[in-house]
Amino acid sequence: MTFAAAVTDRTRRLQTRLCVGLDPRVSPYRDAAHLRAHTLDVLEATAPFAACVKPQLAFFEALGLPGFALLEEVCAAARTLGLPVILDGKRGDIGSTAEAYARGWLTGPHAGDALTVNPFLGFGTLVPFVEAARANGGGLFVLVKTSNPDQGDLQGQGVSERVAVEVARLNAEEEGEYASVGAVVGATHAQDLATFRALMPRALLLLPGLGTQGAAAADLAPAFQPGGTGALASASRAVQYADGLDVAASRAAARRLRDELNAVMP
Ligand SMILES: O=c1ccn([C@@H]2O[C@H](COP(=O)(O)O)[C@@H](O)[C@H]2O)c(=O)[nH]1
Repeated sequence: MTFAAAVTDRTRRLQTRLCVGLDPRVSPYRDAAHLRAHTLDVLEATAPFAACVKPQLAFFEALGLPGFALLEEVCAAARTLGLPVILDGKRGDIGSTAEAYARGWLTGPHAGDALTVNPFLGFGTLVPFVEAARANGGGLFVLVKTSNPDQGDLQGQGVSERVAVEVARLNAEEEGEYASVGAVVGATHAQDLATFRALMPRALLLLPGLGTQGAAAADLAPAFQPGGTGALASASRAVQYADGLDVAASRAAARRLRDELNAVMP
């Protein structure tokens, strides 16, 4: 089953559109073993309420080799729990380097089921990622409109809309309910969600910014298709560190966010 089909199937079966972000910071932990155990505990405790999990590569890379080992463990544990994995790496480069990124993150030893990619170098540089995703049943999330307040410096002036049109063009080359190329649209842009939903009807939308960045589940309904599929609302700190390192609080936060999203589904 492709990533898009698997995550949509899980959404329907478990009635959840929540993506749990894993961004393990160094500071709250006694040592690397503590960080590892807490990260895996949060994953397991929140899995019943999650449609997918999104490790942020920056936090794993920052740990060096133990970080890569932990990432492999996270991916393996997620697979055991039936959770599709989105690696948030925002990769993008000239074609030959993009090929290496695509090989590494979509097919290599640390591969996820999907990867976030950056289109800043031009649409042609997305091709190696698209080919790797299609060949392996993987998924991509192209940065269309990011959640941060200063995204408009470069993403304004219709740029996000142009990227969205390219995502839709790529999706038209594929069959299936949702295609392999999705889009990142910040949950913080509630007023724009309907526009991007309409521009990319067959793209899965990844909506980061739920919780700590100020986005509320109640405002996200326009990102979803009728029936409540087609988007994944993502929260990292608000789940992982809902109350310090209390794993029960992480579980409760994931359950609450799942329920808040379900309450507003079209
Ligand atoms: O537009 C974007 C794209 C990605 N992110 C990433 O999501 C999480 C958000 O963390 P929170 O703790 O839920 O704020 C983080 O890994 C970002 O790199 C994003 O925030 N916005």
